[in-house]
Amino acid sequence: MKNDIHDLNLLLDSKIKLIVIESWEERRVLETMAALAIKRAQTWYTWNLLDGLRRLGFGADVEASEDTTDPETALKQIRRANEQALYVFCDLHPYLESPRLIRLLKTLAMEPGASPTVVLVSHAIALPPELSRLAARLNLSMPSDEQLAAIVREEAANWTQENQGQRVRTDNRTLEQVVRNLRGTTHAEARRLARNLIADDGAITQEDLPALNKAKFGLLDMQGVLSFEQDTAHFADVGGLQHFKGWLANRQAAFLQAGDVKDAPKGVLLVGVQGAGKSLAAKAVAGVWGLPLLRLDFAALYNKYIGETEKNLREALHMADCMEPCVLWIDEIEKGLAPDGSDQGVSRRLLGSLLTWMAERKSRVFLVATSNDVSQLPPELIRKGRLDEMFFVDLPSPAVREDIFRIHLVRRELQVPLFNLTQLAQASDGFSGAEIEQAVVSAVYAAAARQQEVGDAHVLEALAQTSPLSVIMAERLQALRDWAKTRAVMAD
Ligand SMILES: Nc1ncnc2c1ncn2[C@@H]1O[C@H](COP(=O)(O)OP(=O)(O)OP(=O)(O)O)[C@@H](O)[C@H]1O
Repeated sequence: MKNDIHDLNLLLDSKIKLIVIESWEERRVLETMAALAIKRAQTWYTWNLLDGLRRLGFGADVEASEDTTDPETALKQIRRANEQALYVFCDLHPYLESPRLIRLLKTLAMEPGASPTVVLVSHAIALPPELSRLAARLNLSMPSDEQLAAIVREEAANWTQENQGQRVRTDNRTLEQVVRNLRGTTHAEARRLARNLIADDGAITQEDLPALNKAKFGLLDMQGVLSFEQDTAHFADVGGLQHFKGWLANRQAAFLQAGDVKDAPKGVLLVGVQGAGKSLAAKAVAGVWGLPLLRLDFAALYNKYIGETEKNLREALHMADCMEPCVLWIDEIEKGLAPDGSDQGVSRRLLGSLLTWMAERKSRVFLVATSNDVSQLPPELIRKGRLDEMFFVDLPSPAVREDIFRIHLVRRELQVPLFNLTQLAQASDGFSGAEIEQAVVSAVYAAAARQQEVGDAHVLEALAQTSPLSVIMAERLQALRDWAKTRAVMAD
């Protein structure tokens, strides 16, 4: 808060007459304003839709008799009074398209010398261009690690007081993780999250961390652009990809341990045919490293508020930063970044934002990008050094196909020893993992319809009825393999 007051003070000294503060924490902004007004011995007013203008400092009052709940009336009155005071408007954002209000704000903002200062406060404020040139934007500072730790300690002390002196059970390592996971939340949010962590069992343990991450993600509210993936997988769910698994295992410690963020593993690109298990592998990274998995949806990025695509991407990446350490998964990355003619400019700028974020990384976010179509991948993204490695996920070998059959039979509670996996693997040459899974599912249905136990025959029948994508898209698969030969390493 001290820094915020300092920055605001500087802004006021520089004679800026229109200040914009985007924040979800209205109360904190008002507290900051109160402290600022005291520091400057200045009168200050608040305005909101229900109360209109209210004086909250020293000095002269405006004509209290008038109803100022209408924003135009309020601004006109401020203009008339022409008092050198601070006016903090809390609910003005829905009105910022009114030409009359814009004119009034503009007039106030251009007033020279000792005149009113208007501060707009809301969670989101879109100023029309003619006003944004006259305004200064200020972001309130987020709590530091020390402040977050203090908040957790205070909440623990409160719990102890409410529970006859019983102490909160925890350990230093978990506390450090909690503080790290609280980064990016506001003071009030951090306090609420900390209280909830302790409330159920008087303890802060490793088991609390997933719930904390989820609750924090809910607070950050990305409205569909970024989603929190609940079901992360484990390597036990993924057949094959031995090389990729080994690569990850070797880097787990380097990613999670303290040290310079710049040296931590950055991310990988997984390229392969549809259904080869790329998505599954992305989920497994998070599952195995025990980190939250965030999924960035480029389609939603484009759809939400036309014209704000880049801002949405920057916000989503910032949010991923706030969720560190985490895995950020961008599925079918080529779809979001490939110029398709109509919006070349946007996709170029998106790529620029993504590359900048990757180059200037400030947080432990491991990027897993997946792609089916390498011809659409922008060359800048796959240039050496951007990502740690590119893996090609080919169709599974016979041994891996056996593994995949095993995984999916077990998942459906079928008795693996009753199946001849070698024969099934032979019969599924050219099948992807997804197609193998589909054959197992079809076999289960076919057997149920005939009131039989599921056996090899049902699976073989399902396989015989399927034309695998590798046959239908043989040329594309070959092109993908040729591409991967020189640029990527084999995931298996
Ligand atoms: N290697 C594998 N081991 C186990 N199951 C697999 C494997 N590959 C695919 N599957 C099964 O197929 C499903 C679909 O695969 P997944 O979505 O991971 O493929 P993908 O390569 O991401 O495909 P797409 O490009 O179509 O998104 C998985 O949920 C999983 O059940």
